[in-house]
Amino acid sequence: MSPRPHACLTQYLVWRRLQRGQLEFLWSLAGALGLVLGHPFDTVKVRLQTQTTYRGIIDCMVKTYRHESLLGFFKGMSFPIASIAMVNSVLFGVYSNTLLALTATSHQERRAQPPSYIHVFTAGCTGGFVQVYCLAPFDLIKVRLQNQTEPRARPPGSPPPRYRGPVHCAVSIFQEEGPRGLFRGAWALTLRDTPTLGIYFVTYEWLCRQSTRDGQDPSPATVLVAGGFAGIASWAVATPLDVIKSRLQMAGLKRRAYRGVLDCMVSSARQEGLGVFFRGLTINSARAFPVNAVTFLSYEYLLRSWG
Ligand SMILES: C[N+](C)(C)CCCC[C@H](N)C(=O)O
Repeated sequence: MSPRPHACLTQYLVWRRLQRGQLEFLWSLAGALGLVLGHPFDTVKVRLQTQTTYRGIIDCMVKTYRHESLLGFFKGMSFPIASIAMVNSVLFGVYSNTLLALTATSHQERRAQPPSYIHVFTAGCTGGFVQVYCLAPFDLIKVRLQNQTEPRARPPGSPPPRYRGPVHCAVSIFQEEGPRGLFRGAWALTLRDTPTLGIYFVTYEWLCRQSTRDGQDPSPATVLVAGGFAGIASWAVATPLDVIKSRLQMAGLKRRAYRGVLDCMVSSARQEGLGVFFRGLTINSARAFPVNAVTFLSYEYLLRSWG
């Protein structure tokens, strides 16, 4: 006996959902993998920006490897991995919904009626502004752990690192500085991310439109390349405030605290010259391309599969 038609339909729908679920799962896995592979670059960047003991990228890599082995490059990685899905869904969700409010078109309709770059920029800035408040505590803990240069296997008698892990770090900051302590550097992060996420989405849209025929979806290769360059372009503009943000996040640990964003800018530039604002740019660009290529590919695929 053949199954009733509606049973077939149900089975088919369940099957389709499963397939979609697998796709979504695969893409989040790809995003997480990108983040894992990019993390060593991020650690070198953070160290170059906040510590003055390194002569450059190679010197930092060699010293990190010698003192801490390969594991040293992966310090502080667990919270970013655990939070990336949430942070990105806030960013892309607010972006997409702001565009919807501004242009009254859904993601699908936007191919036929592309939004203006002003609208894309405004939606990007809005997404950037909102995601900062999810990102700030996770980013602070990441930076604090990345800067712990103590090796895993310590020689007996040497002092233990200040934080034993991400949870211990979060709890210690909370106890020592209160809930506001977890948002140290958040203002610099807001200044860094609000305009640069506008630039991020504008670059992505512009590059996609350059190589896609009107009304069509961009090809996966286009999405990857446009996403990668959007990452590099936005990080290039974000680097000066990224340096300041990381320094302010670390300042809570040192005797010498800055009075604010401006004070940190002025004293960093006075002591180390204007070059300080571009610390970590090269290594960060190498990380930004693959990480953001995968991010945009998953964004496009998830939106298409959700319809
Ligand atoms: C706007 N700004 C340049 C700061 C970040 C843009 C890319 C964000 C991405 N999650 C990444 O980690 O690369």
